[in-house]
Amino acid sequence: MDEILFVYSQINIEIMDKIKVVAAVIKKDDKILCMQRCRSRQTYNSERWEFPGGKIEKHECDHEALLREIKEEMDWDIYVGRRIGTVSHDYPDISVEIAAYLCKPGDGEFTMLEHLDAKWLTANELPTLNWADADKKIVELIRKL
Ligand SMILES: Nc1nc2c([nH]c(=O)n2[C@H]2C[C@H](O)[C@@H](COP(=O)(O)OP(=O)(O)OP(=O)(O)O)O2)c(=O)[nH]1
Repeated sequence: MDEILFVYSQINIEIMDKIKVVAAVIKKDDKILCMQRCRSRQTYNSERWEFPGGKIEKHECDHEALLREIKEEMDWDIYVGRRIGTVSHDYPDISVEIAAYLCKPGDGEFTMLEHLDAKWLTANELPTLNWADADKKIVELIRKL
């Protein structure tokens, strides 16, 4: 029975649509902006740390999606630079593919409209936070830059 359930869960993961997400690694001097997600029903990501961003909408390119998400979540304008890399992760109910971009802050300050907390940390300090599982892979990419 356990074997049948295991095979079924593997098939389930393979047929799950990959949700395409963009994330902004916003760097000011040597510090990177880290944001804490709110408490949520997705317990595995509840109050975990992430890079701001979100799902890419139909007919949007990564760049447009990033600018829109940061405006919506933080009422902030950023400059989007080069892509650091793309990571994939299978959560229990969804599968995500996250493209992470190196970004610079625009003028002014951000407002925390959808997050619990924010911290500016150096690349070496990043592993001290409780990151969303997918983001642990992004943190590794950043530490290799
Ligand atoms: N924005 C963002 N989402 C992430 C990261 N890491 C990670 O696993 N995710 C997951 C959480 C969500 O299941 C999914 C999409 O993120 P989201 O909930 O921020 O996207 P969104 O603002 O478009 O979502 P919605 O609430 O409008 O539906 O990606 C990350 O670093 N940034």
